[in-house]
Amino acid sequence: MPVPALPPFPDDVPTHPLLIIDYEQLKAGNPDEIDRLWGAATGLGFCLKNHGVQNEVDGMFEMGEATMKLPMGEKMKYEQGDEGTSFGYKAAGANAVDASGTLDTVEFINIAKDDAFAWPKTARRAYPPTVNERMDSTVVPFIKKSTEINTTLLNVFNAKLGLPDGELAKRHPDYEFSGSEARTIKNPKNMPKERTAIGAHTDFGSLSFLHNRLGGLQVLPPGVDEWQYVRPISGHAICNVGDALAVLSGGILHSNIHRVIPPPGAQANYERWSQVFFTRPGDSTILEPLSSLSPVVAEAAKNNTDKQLDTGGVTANEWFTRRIKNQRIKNRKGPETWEASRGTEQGRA
Ligand SMILES: O=C(O)CCC(=O)C(=O)O
Ligand SMILES: [Fe+2]
Repeated sequence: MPVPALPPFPDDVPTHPLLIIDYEQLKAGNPDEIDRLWGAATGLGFCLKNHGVQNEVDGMFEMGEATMKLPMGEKMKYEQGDEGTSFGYKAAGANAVDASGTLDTVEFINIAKDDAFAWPKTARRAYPPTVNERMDSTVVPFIKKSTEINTTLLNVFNAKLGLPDGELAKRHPDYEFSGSEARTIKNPKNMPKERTAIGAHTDFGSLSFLHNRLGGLQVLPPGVDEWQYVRPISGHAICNVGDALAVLSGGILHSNIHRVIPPPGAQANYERWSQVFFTRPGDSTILEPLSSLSPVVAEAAKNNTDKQLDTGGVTANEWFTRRIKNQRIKNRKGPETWEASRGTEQGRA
């Protein structure tokens, strides 16, 4: 399916620059590119070019369109539920976007990495036929390639953090269930300008690999009090460090606070589609700094005054379940439910 012609991202809105990293150079082990990645990952943030997943991303958008066009009754058969499981369909308005319980406006379909790797067997749950029909051609290749890219990035971070070889990868094994998933998101066109689509948050896991066609993603960098747009660049993926990696690294890597609002300018007249792959640690991984494995991490953890990095030693699965569950509007009792959904962004947004 051809990519639709869309109005350009406007020039008159505040934007946050990301460093462009060449994935082919990283894979080839180019030391300069590895240093640039490390500078960006511990600084402004980065996006990847030459990632080789664009065809699969376009295919995922096509899957998303076919899925969201299904009758609501059909989509609700695959709903994620209120118990803190993320996989499946999430209807618009099922989550809060803030402490006062304002409803979100996006619908999305989450597909577990465990199901893609087990396909044609089921590991975690069933999906709509629009997903199953595209598992072989699109979903499985998208998830496999995205996993490989995130593993390459994790291995670079592993070395730069002074960890013994493979320690981060070991915490993201293919044989253990995890919260890793693909997400295809739709925000309707012509939404009121200020209507938040996805509330301010940090990502829950280790790394997010995000593909945007239109603007609307905003970040709140440390020390800045105005939200900044991230300008989408065709064929480039935006990469986000999540809470799990922030904790494991003793705060050397930090998770960015971000949110989604309707696209700026003339782009607001179009549906906003985004595609993400979230790499999250294996369910049993304890979320605490890897201080015993690296003096670099130990030193950073010792000097880090950010209380939010102290998870109390919960597992990745506990962390993830708590955050998902308390976002659900059906579980809301009051502002405290939103507070209970927070991760390392607590107190920062
Ligand atoms: O749609 C986007 O650009 C970002 C989505 C996002 O932040 C998320 O799903 O965690
Ligand atoms: Fe996010």
